[in-house]
Amino acid sequence: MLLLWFAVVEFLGNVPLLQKLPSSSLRKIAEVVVLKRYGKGDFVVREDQTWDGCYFILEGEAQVCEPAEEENRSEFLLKQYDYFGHGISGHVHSADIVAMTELACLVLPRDHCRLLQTNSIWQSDTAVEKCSLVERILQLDPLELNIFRGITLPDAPKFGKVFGGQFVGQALAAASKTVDFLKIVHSLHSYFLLVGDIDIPIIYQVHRIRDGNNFATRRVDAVQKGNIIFMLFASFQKEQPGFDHQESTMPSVPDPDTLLSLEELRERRITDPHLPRSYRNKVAAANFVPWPIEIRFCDPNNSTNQTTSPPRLRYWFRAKGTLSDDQALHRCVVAFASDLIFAGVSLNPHRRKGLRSAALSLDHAMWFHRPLRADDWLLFVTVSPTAHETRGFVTGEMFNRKGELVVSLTQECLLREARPPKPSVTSKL
Ligand SMILES: CCCCCC/C=C\CCCCCCCC(=O)SCCNC(=O)CCNC(=O)[C@H](O)C(C)(C)COP(=O)(O)OP(=O)(O)OC[C@H]1O[C@@H](n2cnc3c(N)ncnc32)[C@H](O)[C@@H]1OP(=O)(O)O
Repeated sequence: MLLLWFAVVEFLGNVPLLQKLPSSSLRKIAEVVVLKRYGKGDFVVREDQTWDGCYFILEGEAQVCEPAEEENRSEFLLKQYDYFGHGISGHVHSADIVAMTELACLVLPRDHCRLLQTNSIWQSDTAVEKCSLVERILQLDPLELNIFRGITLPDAPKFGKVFGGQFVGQALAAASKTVDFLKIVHSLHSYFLLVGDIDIPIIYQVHRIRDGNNFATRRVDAVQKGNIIFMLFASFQKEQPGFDHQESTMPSVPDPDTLLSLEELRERRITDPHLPRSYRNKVAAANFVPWPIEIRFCDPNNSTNQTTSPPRLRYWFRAKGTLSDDQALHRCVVAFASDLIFAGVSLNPHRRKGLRSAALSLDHAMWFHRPLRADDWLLFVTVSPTAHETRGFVTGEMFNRKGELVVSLTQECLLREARPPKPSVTSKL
């Protein structure tokens, strides 16, 4: 039977052991696995044989029969997507494995079993500590089938609570690891249900809603202390040739290399005599932790968080450092970055001296139209068409340097004027 490479990739994408691997390792595994077939009753491996590789059951069932003299001798069935053999763990088991039906296995030869080892979900060759900060933020520990753990790194952006973009990026990373690498996210919809605690891990539980020929759908629940604090739906699709048009045009803006970085802008603001002293002092006193995303605002802007400005903003952004070459990672990074300066645009016309306010992301949706690189400049053009009562609405378009529309986004956010803190109750005694 000729097994197409695409079918092998799809199959491997459903093997639980492999969901922790970077797509580059899975690509190599798909190239070197060998198909082996067995008739009913055939021995796949005898207890005294050494394993010649790692076996993945493609079709049929096999029985594991532990040696007769072993105490608590057990027999159990292995079925599609189960695996056994060399390279899975440090332990050596001796057991007969017998085909109970016609059986087909994909075998990863022993010489290639090192492909099963990895310390990062995004790449196998580089130690996690050497990766860029945003790639480390989007690093997850696979705990169980469909369950991942993410943490808030000390140097990650956080605003007294888990940053919304961290939820979107990490949840999308978890969903992506449960889909074969030929299917790439094309849309996501998410809700921020409760504020996240930066001091404890976040558990991401992925629900495999549907796997079709071309599309796959996932739901991810982010959990802390037993509560679902964030939910994401994501849809993935295989690349398919089709129609192409673009009505949106990239606005004419200065080249990012001619614009000030956030760090330079901050320095300018601290020393700019045209800005109110109170604002300059506030900027200087604020604890400035550099973000893992570089930002360059396109338009000269002297407005502050104490003055009104139009509900629109245009800026270039890119990940700091070089990212692993995995399109799934690049989309997670863009998802992460997209929540940094988005909701706040709907507050711009309402800012005034003395206003203490906050914009809190309520939901976030994205459509990825074309392949992109998050470590090259992308232009984010944002506008807030409306705000009413306590909710602001923002939309955005992202273009690459060639002017191609790569992502469209929408978000609704909670805009609240901060209430003065309640007076503390003091004892009258
Ligand atoms: C040089 C220039 C550089 C500029 C660079 C830009 C600089 C900074 C950019 C920073 C960008 C940061 C962007 C960050 C975006 C985010 O990450 S937001 C985080 C993600 N979103 C969330 O975490 C939201 C999670 N969801 C919720 O918390 C809840 O769902 C909800 C609060 C939205 C709704 O829950 P509900 O229970 O219905 O809430 P309420 O009862 O309405 O309110 C909750 C508590 O708030 C109190 N409250 C109500 N009104 C006010 C008010 N006006 N002021 C203060 N507090 C208020 C309310 O009493 C409740 O308190 P208690 O729970 O009763 O104590």
